[in-house]
Amino acid sequence: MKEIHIQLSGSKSITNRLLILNALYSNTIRLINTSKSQDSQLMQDALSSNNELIDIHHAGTAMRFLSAYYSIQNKRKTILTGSHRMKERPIEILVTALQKLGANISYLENNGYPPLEINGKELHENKIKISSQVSSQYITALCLIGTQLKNGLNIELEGKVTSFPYINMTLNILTQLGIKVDFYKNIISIAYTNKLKKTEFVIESDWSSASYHYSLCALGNDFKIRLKYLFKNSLQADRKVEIIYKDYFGVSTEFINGEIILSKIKEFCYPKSIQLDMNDCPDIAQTVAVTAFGLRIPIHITGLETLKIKETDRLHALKTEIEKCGGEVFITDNSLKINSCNNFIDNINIQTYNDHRMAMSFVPLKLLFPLQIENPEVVKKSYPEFWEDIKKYNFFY
Ligand SMILES: O=C(O)C1=C[C@@H](OP(=O)(O)O)[C@@H](O)[C@H](O)C1
Ligand SMILES: C=C(OP(=O)(O)O)C(=O)O
Repeated sequence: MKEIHIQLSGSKSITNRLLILNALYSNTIRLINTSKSQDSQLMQDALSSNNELIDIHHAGTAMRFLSAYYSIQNKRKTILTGSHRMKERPIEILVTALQKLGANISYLENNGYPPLEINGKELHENKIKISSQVSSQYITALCLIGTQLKNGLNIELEGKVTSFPYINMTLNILTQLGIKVDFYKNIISIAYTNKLKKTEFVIESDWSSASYHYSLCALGNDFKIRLKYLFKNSLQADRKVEIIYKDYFGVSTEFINGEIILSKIKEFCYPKSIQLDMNDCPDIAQTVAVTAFGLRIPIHITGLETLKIKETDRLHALKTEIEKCGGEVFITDNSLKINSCNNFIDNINIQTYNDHRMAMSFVPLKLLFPLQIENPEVVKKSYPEFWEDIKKYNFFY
C-alpha cells in the first residue's frame, strides 16, 4: 500500500468571506490557514488596493462579494472588471438588488454583466427581495454588507435556493464572529454590527481540493491518502464528497485528530448505476462525473443548473472531454448523464477551458490510461499546489 501525505491550504470560500469581513472590520480577525488560491490572492490584492480599476480575473466570489463591498465604500469610485469569461457570467440579480438598496452601480459594457462602475455611498434601505435560483454568491454578498447597514438587512429569498450550503456557511461564519443573524422560512436577517471583538479564525482546509484525492483513491489500486485539517463537522458544501465516495465508489474516510485518511473499502459492491442531485455541491460535480466514468458506472446527475455559468459551461466541457475519452454523454440545461463505457480512448488531450476543475477532475483517469491535460497551470485558481501533490502518486502514465 502506498501512503500519501497531503497538506491542503484553507477553504477558498471561507477565506474570501473572511477577507471581506476583515476589510469591513479593520482587520480584527486573525486568519490562520488562509487559502493559497489565486482567487483569494486576487481578493486580498483588491482589498488592499486604492486603485480605481480592480481586475479580479476569473474569481467569481471576488466579483460578486466586491460588487457589494464597493457599493458601500462611501465616495469611492471603482471600476470592477474581470476576465473575458467573467464578462459572460451574469450579475444582474445582485446589481439590481444593490440598486434597490440605493447603490450607484452601472454597467460599462453589456447590461447584466461585468465590468461595473460603482460609486460607493451609504445605503439606507433595509429590505430586499432577491431571486435565489441563479447563484448563492449574490445572497452571500448581501449578507456580508448587511452587517454594515445602519438598519441591518432583511433579505427575502425568492424561488428555489441554489447552492444552499454556501449561504449556511456565510451565516455560520457571521454567527461565530458574534454578528446576529436569523434565517426563518425564506427570510434572512442580518443585524447591523458596529464592531467585532478581536478574534482568531482557523480556516478548515479545502474540501473541494480534497475531492480530487477521493477520485484518485477510487480509481487507484492501493492508496492510503492522508489529508490534513479536515473535519466531520464542516461548513463546506463539498464535505459531501465523503458520503458520495463511501456510498457509490467504495472509499472509506477515517477522521482522526483533524486529519482524514482515505482508503478503499475491501470487496465493495459497486452500484449498477448512480442517480444524484448535486445542487448542494456543484463544485464537485466534475470530480464525481469523471470518477463514475473511470469506474464504468452509469451516472445521472441532476440539479446542475449553475454549471453553465461557472468558469466555463461545465456541462458542455464535460460532455466534450468525456466523449473524447470514449464515453457517451447526454446533457440538458441542468443535468448530465453518462453511460457505461466499454473502451477508453487513450492519449488524447483534455482541453481545460480556463477551468481549474476541468484539469483536476480528469487527472485521476491517468491511473487507468494515458492522457494529457492542456494548460495545466489553470489549477492555480483554487489549488496552486495541485501538481506538486500529484507527483506524490508516482503515476505510471
Ligand atoms: O459562495 C461561495 O464561496 C461559492 C458558491 C458557489 O457558487 P454558486 O452559488 O454560484 O453556485 C460555488 O460554486 C463557488 O465555487 C463558491
Ligand atoms: C465556481 C467556482 O468559483 P467562482 O464561482 O468563485 O469563480 C469554483 O471554484 O468552482
